[in-house]
Amino acid sequence: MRVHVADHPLITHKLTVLREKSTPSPTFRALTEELVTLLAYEATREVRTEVVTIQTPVAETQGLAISEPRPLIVPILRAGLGMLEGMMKLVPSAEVGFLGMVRDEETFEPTTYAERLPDDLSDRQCFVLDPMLATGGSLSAAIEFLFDRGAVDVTAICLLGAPEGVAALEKAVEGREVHLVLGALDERLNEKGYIVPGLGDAGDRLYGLV
Ligand SMILES: O=P(O)(O)OC[C@H]1O[C@H](OP(=O)(O)OP(=O)(O)O)[C@H](O)[C@@H]1O
Ligand SMILES: O=c1cc[nH]c(=O)[nH]1
Ligand SMILES: [Mg+2]
Repeated sequence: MRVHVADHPLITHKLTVLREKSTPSPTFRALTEELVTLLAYEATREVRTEVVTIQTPVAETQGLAISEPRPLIVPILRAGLGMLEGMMKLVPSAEVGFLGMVRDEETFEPTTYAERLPDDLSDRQCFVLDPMLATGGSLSAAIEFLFDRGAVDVTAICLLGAPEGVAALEKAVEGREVHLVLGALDERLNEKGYIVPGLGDAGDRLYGLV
């Protein structure tokens, strides 16, 4: 698994405001969207393209276009939904599949409660969105789900990751082509499985308590 941790003052600045507990939901949502767009720039570095010939007002020239089949973006509900618009801004031609997952806050076991994805992902470049990589259970299960549909090319974008989650994901996807892009790699998990220093519960901060 290739891991890229962002190193840019704009990303760190936006993450700092996101982490602050007094930041209200509307600002949190706007920052999440902006951060994804910045991270997506790195995550799409190897997006598949093809050479196309176009006509400028001055001359014929060759350029690149995102090739078919279009990239597939997979936000993990609920919190991953907050990252979707930011990603779509950068890759507006992408298609979107959905995975609904929730982790048990006692056992940390993830459960999949919703799925809307193509049956065959063997020729798709998949971009999974989830703000938090904590124990790694949810993201590992999500990527396994994509592998079961034939996916061979998966990039995950997370705002924050814990070392424990990165290690768990690395083990879960061993030997497969997975790329992980993180906004920051935090210190650790606490006893409740929350990322430290983290930002709290991303789903709750985006959408409120349920
Ligand atoms: O790495 P893990 O230990 O599995 O934890 C991370 C998961 O927890 C959060 O989702 P949550 O289960 O809170 O669901 P929500 O998005 O509906 O709030 C987060 O968005 C990840 O999906
Ligand atoms: O810190 C954490 C861990 C899991 N899920 C979250 O939303 N935040
Ligand atoms: Mg949550």
